[in-house]
Amino acid sequence: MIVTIDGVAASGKSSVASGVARALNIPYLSSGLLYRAATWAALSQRLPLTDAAPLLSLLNRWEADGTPLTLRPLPQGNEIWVGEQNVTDLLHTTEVDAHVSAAAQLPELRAWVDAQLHRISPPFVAEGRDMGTAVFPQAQAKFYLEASARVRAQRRVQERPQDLESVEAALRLRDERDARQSAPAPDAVHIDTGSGTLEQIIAQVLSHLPAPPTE
Ligand SMILES: Nc1ncnc2c1ncn2[C@@H]1O[C@H](COP(=O)(O)OP(=O)(O)OP(=O)(O)O)[C@@H](O)[C@H]1O
Ligand SMILES: Nc1ccn([C@@H]2O[C@H](COP(=O)(O)O)[C@@H](O)[C@H]2O)c(=O)n1
Repeated sequence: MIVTIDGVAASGKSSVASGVARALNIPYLSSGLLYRAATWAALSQRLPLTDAAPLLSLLNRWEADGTPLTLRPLPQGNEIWVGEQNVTDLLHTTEVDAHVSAAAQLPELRAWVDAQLHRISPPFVAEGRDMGTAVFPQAQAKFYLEASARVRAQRRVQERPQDLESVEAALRLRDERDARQSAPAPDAVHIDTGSGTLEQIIAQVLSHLPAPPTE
């Protein structure tokens, strides 16, 4: 089974995907983490984000050298490793937030991310922007998470102490820049995550899934 959870920035995709995946005892895949990792790689090597060629050549070189950039879909939280180095903690920074949408517009990078995800065998819950549309259109269940920019900013400032107004403005800007790949799948169930606790939203998603077969 493939379940997709797409939605706007900080709408709760990772938290909900992780909770649903744990309830189903299957992994979840964070596609955003792969875009963040590629962006971090470009920034750390001072590569342009307007041209995919140098970035793709870096990613291919790391793979050829035996230090590939890989997504580890662990149930407690996805991790990104470059060879034997865990770089996950470097990916949720204001700098990566500010540049990731530019990198995500590069079609060659989108194809690279999609290829990493397609290497993984179902079952899983996949979260991002285009999981239910471009990447796994065959998914058995699709969800689209929404919440007002204010609610999302209030939640984010509890994770990273920052000014509420500037966090809200940055979220709105990222939504705008990501709009091209973020259209909901026509068959997705829309859920406003501002209207319940995390546990209630996870239960709401689970209630739409087919019951597991009984013996
Ligand atoms: N229904 C909810 N009630 C309360 N807090 C929530 C709810 N859903 C998510 N949160 C909190 O909101 C914050 C953002 O959630 P999360 O990181 O899962 O969103 P995201 O969509 O994956 O973000 P991003 O797009 O930046 O990767 C987290 O602190 C999470 O615990
Ligand atoms: N399917 C996806 C997932 C993500 N992106 C881009 O990555 C950024 C970070 O994603 P988060 O889920 O961690 O917010 C996001 O702002 C998009 O630019 C994407 O394009 N497609």
